[in-house]
Amino acid sequence: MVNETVQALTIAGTDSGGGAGVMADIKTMQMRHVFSAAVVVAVTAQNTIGVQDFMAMPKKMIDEQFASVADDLKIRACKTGMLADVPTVEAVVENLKKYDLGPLTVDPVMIAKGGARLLSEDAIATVREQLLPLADILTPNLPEAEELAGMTINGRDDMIMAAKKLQAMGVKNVLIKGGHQVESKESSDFILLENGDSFWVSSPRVDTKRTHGTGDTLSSCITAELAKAGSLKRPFALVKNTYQQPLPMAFRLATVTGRSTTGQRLMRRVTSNGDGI
Ligand SMILES: Nc1ncnc2c1ncn2[C@@H]1O[C@H](COP(=O)(O)OP(=O)(O)OP(=O)(O)O)[C@@H](O)[C@H]1O
Ligand SMILES: Cc1ncc(COP(=O)(O)O)c(N)n1
Repeated sequence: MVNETVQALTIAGTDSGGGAGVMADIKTMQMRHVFSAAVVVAVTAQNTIGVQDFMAMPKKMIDEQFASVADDLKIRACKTGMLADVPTVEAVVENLKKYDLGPLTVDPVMIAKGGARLLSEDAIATVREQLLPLADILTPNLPEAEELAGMTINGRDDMIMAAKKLQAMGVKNVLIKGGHQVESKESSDFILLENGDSFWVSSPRVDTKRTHGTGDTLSSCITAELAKAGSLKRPFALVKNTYQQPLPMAFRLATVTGRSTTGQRLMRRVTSNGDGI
């Protein structure tokens, strides 16, 4: 089923619970019929409840994984996820500059939904200064957008302003995710394109706390579509259309697990929609 001629790469941390990180990325890309390679930059011990521990990979191991992938595969698009700390961000930036891995989606993972810090505080500046200028698309959630743009976000006008600030830092396209606006009846994401066009994509908020891995799923879906299409036109059209569905794309593809009825319902939905959109 997987079209092995289209290959994409995730550069991220693992999730032993299987719901987020590299695991979510590989499953999502496979659902989008794209072969997924992975450079693991950190290993976490986690489950749907939280992150119990993590360890960043040594630079040598990161470099070797990049070299192995670049020497053999034809990567058409790549994404970054959890990047742990300053040496890891710097190692990833160095390798992204060294190899041609296609357009880059940066999902600036900082704090897991369970509260664990997955990017050290001092690495935020490194991401802002060194990684953002390499990004074709940046997909922060609201707290990440606030950190990177250096402002508080309260409502839609602030989301628009933050996206413009982030674009001014060198990112071409920005998608700010609204999943954390829990008081709102809708989950609304804002997309600002390179040419200045912008649009909102909204969907009814699903009443669940089990949203582990939704952001990874969204960014790896965009990366997979970028690998196939070579431009952001199709991924964004897909995002726009699928948000009209009763459940947003992230949920339809998410590896949402859990014991709650909602989680099981979402999981069944994912399974029945396994072939994607
Ligand atoms: N409760 C919800 N109902 C509907 N859509 C949601 C909900 N929570 C998140 N989403 C959607 O899922 C996607 C991911 O958004 P979110 O803000 O949760 O990202 P995130 O915090 O980076 O995710 P994670 O860190 O868990 O991977 C967005 O498209 C968002 O609109
Ligand atoms: C390895 C890894 N990458 C990303 C996340 C963010 O996902 P969430 O905010 O849903 O915990 C995570 N928990 N673990």
